[in-house]
Amino acid sequence: MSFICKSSYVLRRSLDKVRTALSSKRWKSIAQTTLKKASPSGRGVRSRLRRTPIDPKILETINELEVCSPRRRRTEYPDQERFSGRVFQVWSRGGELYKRARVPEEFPEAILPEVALIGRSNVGKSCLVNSLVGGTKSRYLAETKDFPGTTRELGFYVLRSGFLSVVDLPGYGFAFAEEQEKKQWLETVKEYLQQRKTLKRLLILLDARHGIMKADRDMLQFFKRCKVKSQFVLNKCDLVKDDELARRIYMIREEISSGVYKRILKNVMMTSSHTRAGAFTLQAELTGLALRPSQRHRLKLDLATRGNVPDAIRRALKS
Ligand SMILES: Nc1nc2c(ncn2[C@@H]2O[C@H](COP(=O)(O)OP(=O)(O)OP(=O)(O)O)[C@@H](O)[C@H]2O)c(=O)[nH]1
Ligand SMILES: [Mg+2]
Repeated sequence: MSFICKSSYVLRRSLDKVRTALSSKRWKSIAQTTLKKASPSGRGVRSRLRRTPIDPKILETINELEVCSPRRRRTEYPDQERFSGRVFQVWSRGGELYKRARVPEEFPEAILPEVALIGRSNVGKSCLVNSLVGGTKSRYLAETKDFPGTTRELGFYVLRSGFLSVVDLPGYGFAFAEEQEKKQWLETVKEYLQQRKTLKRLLILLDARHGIMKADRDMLQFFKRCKVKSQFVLNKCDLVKDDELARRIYMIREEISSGVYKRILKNVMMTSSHTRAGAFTLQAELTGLALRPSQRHRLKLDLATRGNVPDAIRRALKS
């Protein structure tokens, strides 16, 4: 069974690479036909996507953000002037990992507001954490690999500004790991989502090439039971064309509007962790969840007499 899963994964990856490499029209149509045959849900979704209209406003945003461009961005904050100083105050100094947790007993005390990233294994959660928390120097804090099942523990990161915390979660769906271990990390993730009082937003990462897949739909049923507000983030946008991305976003928005999901925001974010495009816009979106300076000051005073506070959080609040 595991051999079959592994081979089908390798086959899908190879086909993805072939599709990217082949750009001539003739080869492209051959590759797409092969892909359609290989993908289990391929045909219906692809033809639906082709029939989906392109919203010019969505297309304009995509082009403004340059998320579909495969070129790496030179500047970290290209659209700096468009955003308030508050985004810089919260994010620009980056953050650090202060705790890993394999089981709920290891969760750190809930102190700062948290934003968690979830999604299928290999969708790029840890890469996006690095884009968000790496600061202007783009430090690589979370381990990333082209291997589903890299992150097996919850990683808690605190921003050096002391306003917000970011949590990298292990993925769901297919991963190279023992069934028992996968089951255990999924249980820990579910426990975290249900009990964490300081969790303010759940970012559900989707691969821009595939959109919402079966594994995501299964998890979305579970998210309905959680109280937290969620938001879709289409990652790996550098691997798709702008018109395909515009259609994909339109489709997802339609699905959200149909009311099948609960507490999911209609605003679908777009990123490419490779080029860092869209990361700043996402930071700006999340800044509203961070502590206000007065709340931060009060928290700093409260924590002065409390034990059990991780050093990194104490340091961040002192700064
Ligand atoms: N082209 C492209 N590749 C990406 C992007 N984001 C991540 N990747 C690649 O996708 C692979 C998986 O990235 P990770 O960040 O480790 O994925 P993950 O979701 O954390 O995976 P798990 O920890 O296994 O759940 C790596 O090889 C990354 O280089 C992106 O925006 N564009
Ligand atoms: Mg990871």
